[in-house]
Amino acid sequence: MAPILLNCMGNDHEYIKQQVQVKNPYLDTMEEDILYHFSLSTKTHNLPEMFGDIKFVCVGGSANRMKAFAQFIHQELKLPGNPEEIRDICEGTDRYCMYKVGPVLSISHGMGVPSISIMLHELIKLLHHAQCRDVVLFRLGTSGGVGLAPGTVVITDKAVDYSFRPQFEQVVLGKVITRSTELDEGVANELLQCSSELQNFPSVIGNTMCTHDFYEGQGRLDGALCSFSHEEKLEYLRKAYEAGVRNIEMESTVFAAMCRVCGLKAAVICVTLLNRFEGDQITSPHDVLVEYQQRPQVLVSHFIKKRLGHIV
Ligand SMILES: O=P(O)(O)O[C@H]1O[C@H](CO)[C@@H](O)[C@H]1O
Ligand SMILES: O=c1cc[nH]c(=O)[nH]1
Repeated sequence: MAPILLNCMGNDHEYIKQQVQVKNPYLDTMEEDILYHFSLSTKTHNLPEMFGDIKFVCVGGSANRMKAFAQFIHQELKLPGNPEEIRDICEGTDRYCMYKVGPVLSISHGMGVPSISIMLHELIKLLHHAQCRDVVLFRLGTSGGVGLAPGTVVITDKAVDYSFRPQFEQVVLGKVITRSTELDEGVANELLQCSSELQNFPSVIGNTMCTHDFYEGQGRLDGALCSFSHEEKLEYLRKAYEAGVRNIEMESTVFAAMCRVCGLKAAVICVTLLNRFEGDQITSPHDVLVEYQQRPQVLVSHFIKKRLGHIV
């Protein structure tokens, strides 16, 4: 049966269950597909054998965090072997790191939309070439909180842009294409349920604003450039809060949009490192920040263990 193509807003729900869809007719005509930034290729690697059993893909900005997550999930799933010895599948490149732990893939994506978007093109092609089915993607990140105490885990309802619109704009051949950033409601609710089963686990569902910059783009007063007042900053954050925004980060809209167009269920889970109404600098001690960053990992590990029947 011919694949059902989604339109560019990706709102054809019929399709979502099964295989990972690439939306590029040219791929089928290529003799070899080199996933350059992963240092993998359809000719030199048996992708179905290496990755065909993947069910959960977890991505996050930092290479060290995603290695730590791979080691953590290895222990949580009680898999054989030494978690200290897991190998970076992308060791042939230093762009991204990638670890496979049973049915879980853990990958770093760097900072910002361009970096994660390159990674996602190659990841989605990888899952497609490997004939993966029923895969769920999670972004495990850090963020600035909007009216929330530091350490709160935000499960994203809608990923929104700088004007609080649930959309991502991509420039293609000099024209702007707009894609929906709607995430999977069922997965978000399942994550919220998981969070209620964990002890002392502050979490909320809310909108996540994605910006193209950490400083001016997020209304910080402490960058090298600043052209607005303290009052103007607070006014923008107040408007964001009224629009349902509870945290700010830098990848969620393109992550949501690309997953949606390709029929992948996806969720964004980011811990807040500070409350942006109270400041801009991240002042918590290193050990506190490390513990905060583990919170999305703990939540997603609980979700995965439940899905795999390790917890009833
Ligand atoms: O913690 P990660 O996943 O890197 O995400 C957040 O942290 C970075 C900024 O410090 C941005 O990439 C932002 O989205
Ligand atoms: O304030 C913050 C903290 C982490 N990541 C962001 O993008 N912003």
